[in-house]
Parts: sequence; C-alpha cells; structure tokens
Amino acid sequence: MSNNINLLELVSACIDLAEQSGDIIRDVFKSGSLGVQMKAEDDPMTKADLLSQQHIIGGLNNVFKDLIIVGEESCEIPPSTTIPNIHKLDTQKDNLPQQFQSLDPKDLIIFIDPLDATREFTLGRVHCVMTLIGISFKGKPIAGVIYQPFVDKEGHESTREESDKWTGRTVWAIVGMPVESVQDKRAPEDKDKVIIVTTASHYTQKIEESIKKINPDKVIKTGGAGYKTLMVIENRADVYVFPSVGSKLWDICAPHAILLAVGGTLTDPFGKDILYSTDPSLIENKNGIVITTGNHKKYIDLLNK
Ligand SMILES: Nc1ncnc2c1ncn2[C@@H]1O[C@H](COP(=O)(O)O)[C@@H](O)[C@H]1OP(=O)(O)O
Ligand SMILES: [Mg+2]
Ligand SMILES: [Mg+2]
Ligand SMILES: [Mg+2]
Repeated sequence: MSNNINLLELVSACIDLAEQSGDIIRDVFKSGSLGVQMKAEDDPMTKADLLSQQHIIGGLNNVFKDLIIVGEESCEIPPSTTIPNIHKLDTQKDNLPQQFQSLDPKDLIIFIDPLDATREFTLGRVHCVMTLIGISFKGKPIAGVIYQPFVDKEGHESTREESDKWTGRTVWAIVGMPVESVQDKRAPEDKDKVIIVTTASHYTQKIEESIKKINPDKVIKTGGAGYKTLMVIENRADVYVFPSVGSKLWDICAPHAILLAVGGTLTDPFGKDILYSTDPSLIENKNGIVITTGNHKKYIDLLNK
C-alpha cells in the first residue's frame, strides 16, 4: 500500500503539534523549573526542548508512516496517544500545487527544532523562542511552520508581567502558495535604511568585519535563528548575516521555506545553496548563512569583496 503524503495534511499536523508544544513550553517556563542541561559548552537544552521534540515526533509518527525526521535533540520518543489534526488547512486545498498532493516519504525530510533560542529561554528573553518544523523535498525546503509561544496572535511581544497576553502565533507557508500569516512590519523611520540583524550571543570579529563591508545604517543583535529570519521575512531587517559555524539544518529549514514562499533567498556567505540532507557531515551550516528578501547578490558581493 502506498504511504504517499499530501503536503497540506502534513503541514496541518505540524501546525497542530507545534501549537501544542507551545503549551508545553509555556508551562515549563511558568513552572520556573527549566531543567537546564549543557549538551556542550555554550549549548544548553531544557526540559521544554526535550518534551516539545517528543510530543511532535510522537504525534507525527502516529499519523504518517515512513517519515524521515531529523530533530535537534538526541532522545527516545516515548509512546504517544496524540493524533494531530490533518484537516486544519482543508480550505486551502485548491491552492496546493499539484506536485505536492502525493509525495513519496522517501523524498521528504522533516527538520525539527523543538525550541529555538534555548539560551534566551533560560535567561527569560522569551520573545525570540520558537518551535520550528521544516519540510524538505529532494534537498530543498518546501514548507515551514513556526510557532512563537511568548507573543500574542499578531506577534506583539510583552513582558513576563503581562504573560496573559502570550496567546502565541503561528506562521506557516508552503512554497508556491499564497502566504497569509506574514505582515510588513517596517517602522516608517527605517524606510530607506539598510538594517542588519545578527547574533547577540555568538558575536565574533569575523561578524564585525562582515558588517563593516555592508556598512549598514543599523545593526540589531538578538537571539534565535528563527526569530532573526522572521525579522527579515517581516521586513524589520534587510539582511541576516551569520558568517560562522553554529547553526544547523533544523535552525533554518522552516524559516527558509517561509522565506522562499515570500520570494526571499538563503545561501551561505559565498552565495552557495544549502542542501537539506540527513548526511551528518552536512547538518551544520559550516560557512554560515546569509538571508535576504531582496538584493541578495549585492550583499553576497559586498561580503566577498
Ligand atoms: N555554537 C552553537 N551551538 C549550538 N547551537 C547554536 C550555536 N550557535 C547557534 N546555535 C543555534 O542557532 C540559534 C541562533 O543562534 P544565535 O542566537 O547565536 O543567533 C541558537 O538559538 C541555537 O539554536 P538552539 O537554541 O535551538 O540550540
Ligand atoms: Mg539547542
Ligand atoms: Mg535552534
Ligand atoms: Mg533548539
């Protein structure tokens, strides 16, 4: 029997599971007992990272057979009774590109970052925290789901004192379909500026040099690969520059798919495409990443001059 997958049903399940993981992540945060473990120096994992990944993979495996899943955390997946809703996007059926209606699971890889910006999570800077579920097909991202637990439905950030406003936001896209959940959030005073967004916690001399080459009007340093890519997608920044080792395929697959759906570009700092693969030697974005929604070649040329 064919186990072929309809992409809309898979994305629907991913949205449902990411939203449920948001409840898990908020509950762990509010409990005040994060259970921080260091996987390596500068690489924390909490109870929320683990429970979120177990919930998502357990739920996906209950509905889809033969899925190839690459999750950030190395953990057992306990038996799960969760059956995700595969019908959340049924109203979009007519918009689904024909080639995505019946996909061989052998051609798909699901990249899961159960909690992006763990360091910020442990420090209480929770606005950058996201669950990221990306779907690649034959090496390229085709769909992405982002869930932000610590913002409201519009993506507005609020403090811990206003935690009743943390209703959460989902952003999702399938490449080739209209994107509904993304807004242009450029501040009027930033209209003609060049704005770079980059890491707050892994800032290096090399990043400093790259920024000088672009000579921007403004540099925003903040946490999370998903959060920074979303800043570019929503036009709060022009280019996300991270010309260093550190991010992995699960950090970028979901944001990359949403970026592609809005016409943006993600490459390494030399302009080379990223190949989404299960090959352990390719999981790390060794050269780094550059993300734009326009003028990509201009920024790559500046970085390599
Ligand atoms: N040196 C590193 N080791 C592990 N993960 C990293 C490293 N650098 C970046 N990351 C991942 O990329 C994200 C973005 O990095 P930064 O905040 O420095 O821009 C981090 O939140 C982290 O994801 P995660 O929190 O899911 O482990
Ligand atoms: Mg991590
Ligand atoms: Mg991450
Ligand atoms: Mg993570």
